[in-house]
Amino acid sequence: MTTTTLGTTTGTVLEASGVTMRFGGLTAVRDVSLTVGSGEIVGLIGPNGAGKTTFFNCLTGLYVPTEGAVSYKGTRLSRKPHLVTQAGIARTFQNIRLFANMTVLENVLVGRHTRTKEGLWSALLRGPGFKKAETTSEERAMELLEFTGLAHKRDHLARNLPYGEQRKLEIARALASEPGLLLLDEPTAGMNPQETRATQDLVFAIRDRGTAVLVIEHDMRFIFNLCDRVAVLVQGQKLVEGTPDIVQADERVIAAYLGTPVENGNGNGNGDSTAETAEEASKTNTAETAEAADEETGDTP
Ligand SMILES: Nc1ncnc2c1ncn2[C@@H]1O[C@H](COP(=O)(O)OP(=O)(O)OP(=O)(O)O)[C@@H](O)[C@H]1O
Repeated sequence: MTTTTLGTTTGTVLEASGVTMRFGGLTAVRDVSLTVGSGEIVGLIGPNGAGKTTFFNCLTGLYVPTEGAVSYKGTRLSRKPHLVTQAGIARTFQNIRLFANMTVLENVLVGRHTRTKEGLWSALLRGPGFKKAETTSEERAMELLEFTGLAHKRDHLARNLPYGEQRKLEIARALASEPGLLLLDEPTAGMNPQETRATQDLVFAIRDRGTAVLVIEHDMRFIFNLCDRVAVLVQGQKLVEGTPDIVQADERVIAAYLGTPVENGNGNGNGDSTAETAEEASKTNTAETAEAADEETGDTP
């Protein structure tokens, strides 16, 4: 494993410095620096195409950044995804990527392969070595299924789970590698308000177990309720970073991302704002977003 020791930063789990990713003439991510501390939940938001997933891919070795460096707990990361997972970073994807014809339990067991002597292929082929390791791993996998509320579905095929449970299973599988940092790419996409609320509780519980979280999400209520810090990417660059209060009140963020489209007023943070001014956007967005969300969840302000 190719690693370079950087200065150890106490409490810092992830440190990305000056990450730039170019695809030919397109700069998808430009000079983005971000840290995630131990025990933190950090949000990454921004309009469609802002570079959020590309940035995740640079952190996890799927892309080799054109410039910049990424370190995990003070050690520069390898550029190979499985070594990044082994180092302690796990992720879920925007589009669910489960082993559809394997059971719920088997999916989680496969997620443990970086923590067992058996390799991925042995896990997939269920050879004798894997069966032995499985005995130990199964206990841990079942504990994760209990934790995510899927224990009763252990023998169901992944493809037969309802959508919200498939998302939970992805998280359980990611946790099986015992990460110190979990990257979640739009974990509530397609969820109803109850499922979104449950996901929020699950992420808090993951943090409480000692895993820091970096999460991409378009659901602003979810992000601002959940995160200790939020970074905003616009056109590949970090526009603002701060507490949810600071980010929500920032006029540049409102104008570039949070502003509510005048014509439908849904304030969904899709970056298609046509609000005339940041001030107008601020008024409409704050009021209407909170109202709409409360209607959905039945909350009282
Ligand atoms: N492999 C690639 N080759 C070329 N261009 C790419 C590649 N991956 C991403 N891009 C481009 O980089 C830009 C950023 O895309 P990215 O998917 O990172 O944005 P995003 O903020 O995650 O968007 P969304 O919220 O819609 O998921 C887009 O213009 C996209 O087309």
